[in-house]
Amino acid sequence: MSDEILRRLDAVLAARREADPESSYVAGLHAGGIDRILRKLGEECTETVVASKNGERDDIVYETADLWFHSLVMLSHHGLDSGSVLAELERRFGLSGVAEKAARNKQGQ
Ligand SMILES: N=c1c2ncn([C@@H]3O[C@H](COP(=O)(O)OP(=O)(O)OP(=O)(O)O)[C@@H](O)[C@H]3O)c2ncn1[C@@H]1O[C@H](COP(=O)(O)O)[C@@H](O)[C@H]1O
Repeated sequence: MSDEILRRLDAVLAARREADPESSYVAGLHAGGIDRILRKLGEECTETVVASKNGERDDIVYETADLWFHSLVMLSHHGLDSGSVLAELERRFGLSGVAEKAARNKQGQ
């Protein structure tokens, strides 16, 4: 997934916090509060685990997309977005030294 789609989804999800719950699935989740969002996130987590156990590749991808999507809704509810998580992953990647090694390899050092 490119981070462009994450940024676009972040913007839509933020706008849905103020939207009419009748007209939007995401607005309905926000209207139900954090408990509704977390219940859905838990369901998606379980569905992803089941898909992984079954090993059907299309199902694994589909359920993981649902899981990521509902994680983004949860972040949005707290006024956060994918950028915060990507920055944390980038920080860890930098800490591991993998990024530096990859850059050195690319330069042929
Ligand atoms: N990417 C998604 C997306 N992924 C999953 N879902 C919804 O997440 C739910 C997944 O729940 P389940 O797998 O349990 O299926 P379900 O039984 O139909 O769901 P429930 O009725 O039990 O909630 C389904 O209702 C899906 O439609 C999504 N709903 C919306 N988006 C995007 O979010 C944006 C805003 O959506 P709206 O708020 O609907 O305008 C749009 O750009 C959409 O493309």
